[in-house]
Amino acid sequence: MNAVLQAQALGRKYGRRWALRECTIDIPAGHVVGLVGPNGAGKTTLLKLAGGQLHPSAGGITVLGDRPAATPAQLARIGFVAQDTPVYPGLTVAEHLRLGARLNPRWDAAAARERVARLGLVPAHRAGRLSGGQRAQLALTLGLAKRPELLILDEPVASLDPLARREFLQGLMEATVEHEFSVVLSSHLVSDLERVCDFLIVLVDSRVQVAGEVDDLLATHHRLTGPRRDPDRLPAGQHVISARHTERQSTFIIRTDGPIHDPAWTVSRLSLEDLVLAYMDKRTADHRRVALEVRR
Ligand SMILES: Nc1ncnc2c1ncn2[C@@H]1O[C@H](COP(=O)(O)OP(=O)(O)OP(=O)(O)O)[C@@H](O)[C@H]1O
Repeated sequence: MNAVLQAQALGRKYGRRWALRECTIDIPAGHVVGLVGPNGAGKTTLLKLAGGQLHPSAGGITVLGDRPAATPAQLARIGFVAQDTPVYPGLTVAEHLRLGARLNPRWDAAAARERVARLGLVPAHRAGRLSGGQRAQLALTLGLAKRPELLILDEPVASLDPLARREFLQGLMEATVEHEFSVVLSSHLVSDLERVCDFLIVLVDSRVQVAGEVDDLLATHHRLTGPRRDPDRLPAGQHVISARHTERQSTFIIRTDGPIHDPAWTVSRLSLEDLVLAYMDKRTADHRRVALEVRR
């Protein structure tokens, strides 16, 4: 299957500070990709590089087989809904739909009208008078009606209430099944992503910590609980992502492709949230280790 997004040692600096570095990923078509990480991790930077709003400071990126925003034809294949729900405050809902129709060759006018009606948005209302959540829904409607091959959504559900959030994600899932497009969406909330994503990228401190299909990630990551043990004594193929110890007990989250034979361990499956938190924890632990080494 073709890649929707490929990045090779991709990096972006603001001034002297790297917002994203050494990012190498390969996302096959047909996935709903969740990009998760804490504030300032570099999620928006990666999405803007994919959308062509930013240029790389290092490495390269292709989207749908071409440089982002290389041609008008390529722009038409990508929908991008930015974090600050870009709508025109002075234009009405209906005017937004007319503008969408004029600017996008594959515009699905019927779907846009139907979605606006279902959401209870009044066509004659100006976008500036809508609530934050309604503006987000309007921006999302424009993104969906463009009928892109790849829809990029930066924090799409952040301003929605829990019910609207669930409905939006449900609607997004249905649209991907019906129209077979790929989605990359960012969020802080793993619980949202857990519902809809089948591919996950964890970004912390401007670096990709892990990326892959959710099923593969969940099949290769395990929690081991047992008598206290030094992580260096685990077999070579078991990579420790995070470790917690009490006086007598150790709990490790490990990544391994092989079976776990050691009878000392109780092995349990992880939820996606456990997995994400383990990688965030790993990063914090790495920082602590570096700080200690520097101080020595
Ligand atoms: N225009 C800019 N000028 C300077 N620094 C920037 C700019 N945009 C982002 N940064 C910095 O780059 C880093 C990554 O920011 P980015 O917005 O990509 O993170 P994020 O993961 O999307 O965060 P959030 O979840 O808070 O939206 C941060 O340290 C941020 O301060």
